[in-house]
Amino acid sequence: MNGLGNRIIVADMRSASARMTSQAAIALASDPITDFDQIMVIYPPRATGTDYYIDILNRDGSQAGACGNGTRCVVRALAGETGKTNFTFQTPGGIVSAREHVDGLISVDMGKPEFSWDKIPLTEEFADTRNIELQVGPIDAPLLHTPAAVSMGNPHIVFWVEQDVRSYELEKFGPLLENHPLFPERVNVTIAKVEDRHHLIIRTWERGAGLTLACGTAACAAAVNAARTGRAERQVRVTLPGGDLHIDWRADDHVMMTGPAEWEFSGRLDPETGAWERDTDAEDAA
Ligand SMILES: N[C@@H](CCC[C@H](N)C(=O)O)C(=O)O
Repeated sequence: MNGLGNRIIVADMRSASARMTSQAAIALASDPITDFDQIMVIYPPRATGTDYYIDILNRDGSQAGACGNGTRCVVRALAGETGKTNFTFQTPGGIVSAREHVDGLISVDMGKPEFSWDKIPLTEEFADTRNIELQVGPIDAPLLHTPAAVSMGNPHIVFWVEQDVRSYELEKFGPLLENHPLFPERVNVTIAKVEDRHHLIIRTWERGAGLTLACGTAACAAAVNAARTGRAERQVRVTLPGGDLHIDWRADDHVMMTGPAEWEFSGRLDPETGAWERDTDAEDAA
């Protein structure tokens, strides 16, 4: 499936005896047909009041606490199967609820942002995570500097820029920042331009996945940090390379993300080896 152009595998393992392994994920990611940004693995529920347990694996086999675009894809798949429109999932990062609207768009309650340095987490104490000491480029003329940091169930930093976000070589400095010692669990790296108080434009280098067409949690991270630094309102449109998301940081502190999700094709896989066979009636899934 895809959520605004990023590549998502939704793996239905509700009746499987095996579990999706990191090795299987890495094998799938190395096949050009099944190459992906994240795998969302659906398991039977583990907590009362939840529909399913959803595990989230990046293309490098690492686990993520949250994935906004992948969650919309899971909702699209399950809504098509069951006719239900409301879901509550347990994920590695916590409980997530989501709803499919009549127009086909899907809203996900991404929970509350966490701004304290030890929860993001950072390895150094920062009283104020709106401007952490970090920069890219020469000390006296940095290209990027003092990003805001937040956890949206996964760690993010957001650099504010004035120029077109496409003009920055994110593929060069993204991996260096992702693995910087300030981030014990690595980090997702976003550059964000404030177009106006209702519109942000972003590009993201994702932890464990690299450059992406869309990162939902990064859109939330940019939106909450734009609001808490006075750059934008709490309801914004966020333009990513793959399209637009709408983010609403509600008065109850929950961040709502709304956007599309689409089918690509379906097939069968061996979760232990990652061996893959595409359905011949592949378009049936849609
Ligand atoms: N694509 C996602 C975020 C996926 C997880 C991220 N790479 C991480 O490891 O934190 C999204 O849409 O939110």
